Amino acid sequence: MSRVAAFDWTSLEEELNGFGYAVLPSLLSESECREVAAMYPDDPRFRSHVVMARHGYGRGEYKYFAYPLPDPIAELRPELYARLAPIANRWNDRMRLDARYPLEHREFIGQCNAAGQTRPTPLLLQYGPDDFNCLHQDLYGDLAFPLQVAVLLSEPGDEFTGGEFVLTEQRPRMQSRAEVVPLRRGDAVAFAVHHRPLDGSKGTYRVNLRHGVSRIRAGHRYTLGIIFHDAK
Ligand SMILES: O=C(O)CCC(=O)C(=O)O
Ligand SMILES: [Fe+2]
Repeated sequence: MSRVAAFDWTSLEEELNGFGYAVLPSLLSESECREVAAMYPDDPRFRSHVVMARHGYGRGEYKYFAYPLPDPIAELRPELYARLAPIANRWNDRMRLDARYPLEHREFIGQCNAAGQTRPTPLLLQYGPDDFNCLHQDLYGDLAFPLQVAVLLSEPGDEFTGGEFVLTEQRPRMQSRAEVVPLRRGDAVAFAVHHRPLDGSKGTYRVNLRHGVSRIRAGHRYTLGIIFHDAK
């Protein structure tokens, strides 16, 4: 059984339905976290480099991987997708959104390519002291898979302090509410990219989510981001 299949996806779906996110503890081992973070300086692995302050995205930097993706990202992206696609389809049904997602990632990437979205979106983020990531949504074109995954690659309290993963959600005509997601090194968080369904007294409505990272107080923090749609 793959490491992704070993999780209890019934309870992960319940958490996603309840809160818009779910934690997959120890998705990566300590040595895998070190190996992936150590890829950061190796430019031939990446297609582009973004300095966040230059775009008003926060402070810190990230790089998008080039194809072919290295392991364990190449392995995890389709395996996670296969588990998340049925959940995404149930969400869209509840939110009365038309899009439905094929159960195989290869097929979904074919749809992205046909829509002109051909550039890989998995990314590696690097933060140092005083860096942060402003609340945002990772939308890169008309086609957007509704869930994404981020894996914390550094150990909180040891390699860095501060730098918490934050999610906010806004119900129609209401003020935003924030959640801080406690993560250890190797833990992954699956979360809504844009919307999630929430049952209210007048039926199901769409809640708007954003994610970001609070200020790093000390040390260095690396994250692996796994986004399932490709970019224009
Ligand atoms: O560094 C983080 O935890 C957030 C990364 C992020 O924005 C992403 O993976 O899309
Ligand atoms: Fe993001």
